Amino acid sequence: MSTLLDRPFLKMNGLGNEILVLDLRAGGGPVTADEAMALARDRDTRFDQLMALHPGRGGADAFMRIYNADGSEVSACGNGTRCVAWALMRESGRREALLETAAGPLVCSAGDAPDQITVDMGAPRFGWADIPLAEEFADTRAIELQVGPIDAPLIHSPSVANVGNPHAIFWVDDLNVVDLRRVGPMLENHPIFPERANISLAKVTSKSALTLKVWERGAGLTLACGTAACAAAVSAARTRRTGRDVVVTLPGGPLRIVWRESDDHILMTGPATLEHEGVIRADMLPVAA
Ligand SMILES: N[C@H](CCC[C@H](N)C(=O)O)C(=O)O
Repeated sequence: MSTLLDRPFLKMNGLGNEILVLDLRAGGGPVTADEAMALARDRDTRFDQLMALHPGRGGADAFMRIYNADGSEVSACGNGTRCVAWALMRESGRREALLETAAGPLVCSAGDAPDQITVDMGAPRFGWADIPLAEEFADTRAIELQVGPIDAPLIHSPSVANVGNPHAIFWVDDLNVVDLRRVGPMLENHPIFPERANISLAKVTSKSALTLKVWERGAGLTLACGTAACAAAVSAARTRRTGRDVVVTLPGGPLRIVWRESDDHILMTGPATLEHEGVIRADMLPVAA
């Protein structure tokens, strides 16, 4: 029998990025890949990412493990973190929350508007091995990625960043210059990304604004991706395309990203929306093998 049975969950979203918050602080877990994939498909619990909450350590409100819809476990999810922070603040009545993850601590605080949450996503990393990028490509100056016979202008020379997870940002003048549904999986699984990567098309619209379309590792096209917004914002600032305080507009809506000068931390601010609550039922879980 699954240890997830009867555990409470919140079905939420962050700008339409489907999030399932599963509370395992009273027990249960870890979530298996099969359980994650089954819950991702269920009508009541369907998600792009599952945020599993385990008992916190060292003053943290919870230790958080993150799973994509394909069952892969990952180390960061910006939209999901805002949703978890909203839930923890609703529970505690406090205006801040501290989460522990495999990628380190996440300090969360209530924003000015009721549903706005700010998360300190930490500092980005840009080194070849930090992303990570495969050694055999290390002699490539600009990473010119050819993804086979695409009929649109070749996508090349992406900006790459790790913001707790790997991202490749491709700068375009038109977000529809290529079909991301077709090219996204080719790039996600390109051998240059030994841990795969989240793939974004980014268009600079002013010195303080970007628009973004994202093919997410392990989840596909989503309405929003918080970590992609962070990766695009720091890459835009680093390449002098914008300043360090930008609004990143995704298909699901806007996020404000500030790349703080004093410590290089990325502050992401955006909404968290509760859709419904429930408990895990046996029919949502994979039939025991
Ligand atoms: N697909 C991402 C995880 C979720 C990122 C996204 N949902 C976000 O809001 O940051 C990855 O595999 O690294």
